[in-house]
Amino acid sequence: MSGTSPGLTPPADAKQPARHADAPAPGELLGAHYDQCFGCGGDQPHGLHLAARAGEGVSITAEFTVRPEHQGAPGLAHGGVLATALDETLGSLNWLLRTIAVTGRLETDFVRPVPVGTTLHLAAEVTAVAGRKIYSTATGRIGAPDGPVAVRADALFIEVKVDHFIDHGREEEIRAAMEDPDQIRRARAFEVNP
Ligand SMILES: CCCCCCCCCCCCCC(=O)SCCNC(=O)CCNC(=O)[C@H](O)C(C)(C)COP(=O)(O)OP(=O)(O)OC[C@H]1O[C@@H](n2cnc3c(N)ncnc32)[C@H](O)[C@@H]1OP(=O)(O)O
Repeated sequence: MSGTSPGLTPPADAKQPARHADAPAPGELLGAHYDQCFGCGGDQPHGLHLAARAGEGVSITAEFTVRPEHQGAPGLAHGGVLATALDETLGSLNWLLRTIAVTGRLETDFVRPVPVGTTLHLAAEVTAVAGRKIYSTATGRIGAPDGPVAVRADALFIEVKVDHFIDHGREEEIRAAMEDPDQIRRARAFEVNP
């Protein structure tokens, strides 16, 4: 059972999500939005190295392979790591909307244990948008896109201004990201429309 909390139910006047005209084409890998991101960053040795790909409409698929450093119980993925994989996949959807947004609420069902070595196949879509509120849902399946469901989540992302990161982030990382000469990477670190 998921998506039952009132905070995750779109209001009656919510709209269908609109894919941005400049969104990556279906099938295109998004790449890391920030190289130090725990979810997707390639330079983050402790991270998940999750790889997300644009789907049709406002949808994403992603893969993440559970490594020994992701364990909670012996040989099994930690639930918080699985929630991170869901959060990262859901967060990637906002790039297709070209909206800067952060997770306000993430409600997760853990349906099956996920052993180390498993590749989790994630699929997520935005279901509705109401003002600054973006409603989305995701599943993670074991071993294949049509494998057994291991985790599910429903989420509410809240649109923010870029100032959110400037005001709250640590200065040294903000400055380093701002100075990245790659305009797209710099923009995506803060989820800004380049
Ligand atoms: C890789 C692909 C491409 C790029 C993708 C990169 C992916 C990046 C992935 C990154 C990693 C993954 C992502 C991450 O990990 S993002 C990091 C984790 N999240 C955060 O750090 C967010 C911390 N929270 C805040 O900063 C504030 O609370 C926010 C900004 C969220 C809202 O404070 P703000 O003062 O601005 O707004 P408001 O309080 O007036 O609320 C506005 C509306 O929202 C409703 N509301 C608010 N909260 C909740 C709630 N919990 N349940 C239900 N509803 C909630 C609220 O009732 C109101 O509704 P209404 O009265 O208007 O109807």
